Amino acid sequence: MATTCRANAALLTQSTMGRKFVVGGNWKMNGTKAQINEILGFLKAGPLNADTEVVIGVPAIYLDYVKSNAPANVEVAAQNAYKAEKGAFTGETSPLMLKDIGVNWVILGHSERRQIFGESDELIAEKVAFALSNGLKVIACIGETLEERDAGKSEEVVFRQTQAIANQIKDWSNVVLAYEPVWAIGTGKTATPQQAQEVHQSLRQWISKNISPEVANAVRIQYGGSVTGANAKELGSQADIDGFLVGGASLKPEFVSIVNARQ
Ligand SMILES: O=C(CO)COP(=O)(O)O
Repeated sequence: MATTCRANAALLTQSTMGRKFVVGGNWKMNGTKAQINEILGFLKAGPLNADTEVVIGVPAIYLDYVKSNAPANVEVAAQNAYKAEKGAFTGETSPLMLKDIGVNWVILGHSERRQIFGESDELIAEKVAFALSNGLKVIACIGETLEERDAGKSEEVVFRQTQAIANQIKDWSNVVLAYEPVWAIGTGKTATPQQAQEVHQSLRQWISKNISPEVANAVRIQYGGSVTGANAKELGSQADIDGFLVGGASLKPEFVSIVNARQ
């Protein structure tokens, strides 16, 4: 028994070890220059754990400003990008434009894009593929609604959303998955560490079986939904949680302690 436990622990350490912790701050449609300067102030002051990758998701209009003013240890992400280089797509942003101003990351498929703006699994998968093919790194969001969870369909939904992406891409090395149960977003209802770990683990098993064991072992899966300075440490200690995607708390100084949750 003791040997098995030790062996399991060793396996866990081995499997999590290669995956760098990655914490995203999704500002959503928040921020004025004054507020952004405050956020950049606490990010500069940190200190931010050098072993954690930090990416902030900024409203399109402020991307250039934040890119020019963010500290070097903080990466900048757009919150959306379209699946075309350029053209008659009023209001959209192209991955090439993001690259042009030095932005290397994009968040795609957030549940607010899915629910409020009606983005389908297929459109999101196409956007992921197009962003990757233009050299962007992608945080691809997945997650079930409360209705779906209550119907026992959490895994089915998450697998379906991931399958749609798998249908469009081969190389997962520049993809981070963000598991964000919709019922936990902005509600103060965090998934318990066990609930989150359960989905992350079965998603990793699904990836192993349906994509490849190598991708399953390497791909980072963030948890998102009411992550705070108070709950980040316990969530971050779960074997299959490789970081967070943080909404509300990413606008506040407590974001620093979330970044440092794995220290
Ligand atoms: O949607 C989220 C991050 O993308 C989570 O938002 P909250 O952290 O505000 O719940």
